[in-house]
Amino acid sequence: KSPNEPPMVFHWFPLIGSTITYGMDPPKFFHENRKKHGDCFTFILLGKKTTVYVGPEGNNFILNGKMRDVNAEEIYTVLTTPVFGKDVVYDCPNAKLMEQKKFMKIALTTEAFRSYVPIISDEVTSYLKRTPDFKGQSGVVNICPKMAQITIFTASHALQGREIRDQFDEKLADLYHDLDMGFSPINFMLHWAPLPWNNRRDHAQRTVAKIYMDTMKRRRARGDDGQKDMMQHLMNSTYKNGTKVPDHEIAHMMIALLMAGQHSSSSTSSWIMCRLASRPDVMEALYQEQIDNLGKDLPPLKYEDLAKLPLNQAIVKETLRLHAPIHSIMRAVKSPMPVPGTKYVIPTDHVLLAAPGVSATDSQYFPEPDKWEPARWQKDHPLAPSMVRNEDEINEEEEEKIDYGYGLVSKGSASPYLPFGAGRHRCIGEHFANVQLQTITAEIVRAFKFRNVDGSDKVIGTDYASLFSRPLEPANIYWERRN
Ligand code: HEM
Ligand SMILES: N#Cc1ccc(COc2ccc(/C=C/c3ccc(C(F)(F)[C@](O)(Cn4cnnn4)c4ccc(F)cc4F)nc3)cc2)cc1
Repeated sequence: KSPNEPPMVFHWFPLIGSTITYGMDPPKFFHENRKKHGDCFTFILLGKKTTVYVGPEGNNFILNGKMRDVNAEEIYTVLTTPVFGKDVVYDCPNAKLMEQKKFMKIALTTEAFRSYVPIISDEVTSYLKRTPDFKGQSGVVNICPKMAQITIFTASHALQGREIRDQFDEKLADLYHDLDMGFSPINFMLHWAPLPWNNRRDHAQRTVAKIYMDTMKRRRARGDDGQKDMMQHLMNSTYKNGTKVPDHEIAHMMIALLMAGQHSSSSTSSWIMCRLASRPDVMEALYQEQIDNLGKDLPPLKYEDLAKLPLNQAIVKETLRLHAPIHSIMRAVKSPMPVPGTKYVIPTDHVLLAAPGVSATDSQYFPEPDKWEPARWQKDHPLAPSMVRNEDEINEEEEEKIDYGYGLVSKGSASPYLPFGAGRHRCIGEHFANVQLQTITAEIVRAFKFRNVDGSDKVIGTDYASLFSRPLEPANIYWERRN
């Protein structure tokens, strides 16, 4: 133990350490140990000394860490590269990832979102028509698999284009499932193991990548670049060193985007539905908001309509405050890191763990933090976030911005609310996710009234065992068709 390491969480066994207590309920683990040791403490995760540093200062220390001090790819590559494929995201130098994020972001334009809203609306309404679980006037449904279906169709159609979506249809489900099996925290440790699911994952990765590469060959042969979809943009992208993006890298980035879009949105949309069932009053207020702002005949949703529905937007914001899909952000320590204002120096054999969800549920910033109250994001609401420095800071409008090579991003250095991360590795899918989730929510509100099966305002527990925290299953909801 180096002289000035942060306090160590007590544990009985060397290798297991606190893995189980943390893994079962990370927010509880963070909260309890923050009370005991303060914002910065170390625990053993699968034999690795893992230093947690929470609160706005901790978020800033880790997410805005310098490249010589912190490193993401060393930790994540074992998990992501077998699923996405080689030479992309965490299987390449960070400078290359920054260029790849620039390419991906170019395709995620407002113009593209304008076309996505009707696509997402149609996918939702046609799914609700054809799925047997929503037949009749009312019933009970386990909502998570339904939201996974809705998000895979909307994410693949919008992010990948109709041509890819249609090719995948039947095969997508199985291939996607096999890819998905590889995307689990167990693979942080056992990625190398020739386990049956890892072989299926590798076969699925190769098959899906081939479908993308064959599609690119066909498009070049036809000389058609009419699609203007993500793949087209990537095919027309060139690295700063002058080389065009190779086809296998394009295919692998497409898989990465599909996985990102799918897991984050599937988990978040499931939480939105569970929360709406616990608050039928909010679901009615959403319906009324659409009538008040879009007209009582509720015309087909368009992109511009989303900005006219502030409560609908606040649903996503408040759900991500309590249910961020990524509860732990990890970095390897590359040089000893002194913690400002303390005598601690974090050594290079530690892993850093940022947990922005801790400050997002801290009563110092959010009154009654565990209450899901979307209206708190509206001005002057009694539960509105208390001033950190100023209101806009929480909404990142006024925040200090910096460009790492893929456009200006807020440093978020003092914000207690960072569901999309901050700094160099900050999310580029925030805008797409908001369009997708707000459109799905608005369509569901038009179709149904929800409530809990037992009529209570309870909300189901969280499953932290997968990579993206999501509702424990089955999450049954009573639904009733609106006429
Ligand atoms: C509710 C939806 C989403 C949430 C909450 C979310 C959250 C995050 C977070 C916390 C990070 C930072 C990870 C880290 O610092 O280690 C991140 C990075 C990223 N996300 Fe998302 N994300 C969402 C949707 C998406 C979507 C839809 C896409 C793609 C279309 C996407 C693509 C990415 C990419 C490319 C990165 C960059 C990773 C890096 O630079 O290391 N995300 N996201
Ligand atoms: N016993 C036990 C036991 C012990 C421990 C545990 C649980 O411990 C942990 C610890 C850490 C974590 C981290 C989550 C994590 C990190 C990175 C990624 C990602 F890289 F994949 C992503 O950011 C995802 N992403 C971004 N935006 N949308 N999606 C991404 C980036 C770019 C990209 F292009 C595609 C991407 F999709 N995904 C998830 C999860 C669980 C359970 C049980």
